[in-house]
Amino acid sequence: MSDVLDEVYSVIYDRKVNPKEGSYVSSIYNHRKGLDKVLEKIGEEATEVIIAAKNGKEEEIVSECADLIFHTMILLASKDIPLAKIREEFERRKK
Ligand SMILES: N=c1c2ncn([C@@H]3O[C@H](COP(=O)(O)OP(=O)(O)OP(=O)(O)O)[C@@H](O)[C@H]3O)c2ncn1[C@@H]1O[C@H](COP(=O)(O)O)[C@@H](O)[C@H]1O
Repeated sequence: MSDVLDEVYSVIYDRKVNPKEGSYVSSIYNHRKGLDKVLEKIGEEATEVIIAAKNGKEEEIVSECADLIFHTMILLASKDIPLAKIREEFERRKK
């Protein structure tokens, strides 16, 4: 059964293989910095999660965590790693 994360991942992957005008995801994939652009975004978003956790309200923490997960999915798609691999990893870690 697919959920919203699968749906968003699927759009992200499509933006990688079929770049779209005006698309944020395509702009990351086609950035002159290459892979470094998404790595930079992940670093920024992780910092924003930390700041939100220290000072923010629940809504802000949720929003920053969503940004971090979104950019992590862009990284996974860039490496052709399906979201299912992450699910499998969590299954494997279950005690
Ligand atoms: N879930 C998201 C999503 N979350 C966050 N963002 C974008 O990620 C960026 C977050 O970066 P920042 O918070 O640093 O804000 P910013 O200053 O605008 O970013 P930069 O200019 O520094 O890159 C913002 O531009 C947000 O709009 C997202 N953009 C797209 N999606 C999903 O991805 C799909 C494809 O989007 P497009 O590629 O734009 O068609 C959409 O249908 C959505 O489902």
